[in-house]
Amino acid sequence: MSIRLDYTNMLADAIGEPCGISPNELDALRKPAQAIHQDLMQRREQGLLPFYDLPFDRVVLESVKQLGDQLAGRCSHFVVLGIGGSALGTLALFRALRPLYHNLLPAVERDGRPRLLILDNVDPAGFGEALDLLTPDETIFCVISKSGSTVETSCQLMIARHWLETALGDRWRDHLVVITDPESGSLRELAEREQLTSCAIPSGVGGRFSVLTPVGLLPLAVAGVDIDALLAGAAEMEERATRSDLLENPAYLNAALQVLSYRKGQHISVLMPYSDRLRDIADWYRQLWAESLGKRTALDGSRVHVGPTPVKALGTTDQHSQVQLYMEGPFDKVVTFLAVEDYGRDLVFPAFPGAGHLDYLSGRSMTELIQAEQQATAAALTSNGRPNCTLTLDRVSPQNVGGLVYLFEVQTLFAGGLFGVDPLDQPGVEEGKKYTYGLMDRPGFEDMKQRFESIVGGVTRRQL
Ligand SMILES: O=P(O)(O)OC[C@H]1O[C@H](O)[C@H](O)[C@@H](O)[C@@H]1O
Repeated sequence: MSIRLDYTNMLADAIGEPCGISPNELDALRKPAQAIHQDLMQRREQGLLPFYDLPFDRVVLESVKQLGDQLAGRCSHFVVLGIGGSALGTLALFRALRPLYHNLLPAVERDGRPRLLILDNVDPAGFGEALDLLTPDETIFCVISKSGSTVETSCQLMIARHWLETALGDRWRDHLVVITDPESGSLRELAEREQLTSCAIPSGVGGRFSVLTPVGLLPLAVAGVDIDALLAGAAEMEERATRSDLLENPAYLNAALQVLSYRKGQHISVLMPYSDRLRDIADWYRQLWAESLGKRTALDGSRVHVGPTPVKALGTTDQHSQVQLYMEGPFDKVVTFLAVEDYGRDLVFPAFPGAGHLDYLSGRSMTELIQAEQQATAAALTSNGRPNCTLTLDRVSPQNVGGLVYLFEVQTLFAGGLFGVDPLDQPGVEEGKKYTYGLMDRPGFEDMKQRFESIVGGVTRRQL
């Protein structure tokens, strides 16, 4: 595994005042960092943070691999039904670790693996059109929900089960796999009652920290991702991400830089991979960062309303869309680049006779160009006083991606400590869910319907 963090351009040396971080500011965080570290390690020892130990669970790994191979042999399409933490990690890692056009390749070039679809919305057009393309006999649905009660996933399940049963009768059960809490929740009850194939999400691992459980591992194994190597990379990162000294630990250091930057007014945190494969890592990271750190109330009970706003960008694409704003707009952003040394292949620019203005490119390669653009953008941001740092992967390999995921998860926990908030809850998403229940006439939520009506009806609607 090779992941390194270059944070030169976060420091006052490189970008000056007012955004640059001074060595003293970083040094001042070392002591609080020790306390947060000890707290995390203590909670890990007590079994309260089981995600730390996921990369070492050989039993789960072996059983998932076995089940993955078996399921892969029984379908041409493996379809994940889930949302948020039950979908985004799988999407990100599938894109990173299989050929970008896996689903368009003929079976032999997919190593005989099924196509993988991840349906994470209840847009009737999107869901309906996907079903139109599928054949019940050749499809296996994998329903993933930690709570077992998420309304979007439940509704997808209702439709999928009916669709299967209509075509296959009692055999619908062979085409449905469940991943949920080991004991509680209605999805677990359903799996037991109908004797469906199922996997467990270890209790204590929250959805957005669950990609290295069967939530991500099973679909990825079915699609042919080397999950051994993925977990090996995460295990390797565990050593670096549990070092006690802030300056020795890339997860703690990156969190500290982000938090110091936030305190200086950079409330927007952009993650900008220069890699199509890593594009959706930024989507997964958005949930991790947003739900974990965006909080009204601190651990001491005070109202804080904190949280960096994570933004996803893609290099070079967004240089031609967003970078104008990052360069000259408000001083409210910190950019983290994800750079890649070896893209696994390269394309050399051939000569173009008669086009003299392109001569300087002839003989150079696409890797050189994308890397030059990343470095040029970082340098330009730096010269404009904009904080930025770069995480460089030598390759987009399962080891590196496993390491990156682990790094970001620990970084998020540690940032929660620095912000003084609980990074493991998400109370703010509940209110909207309750209004939805009210509007959908779920028993017990009648008052929410009334409250919704008083909010909506309490003011004159203005529409054009
Ligand atoms: O896995 P599930 O229980 O279905 O949850 C799916 C998602 O739903 C919620 O709204 C939470 O805010 C997310 O953190 C979670 O990942």
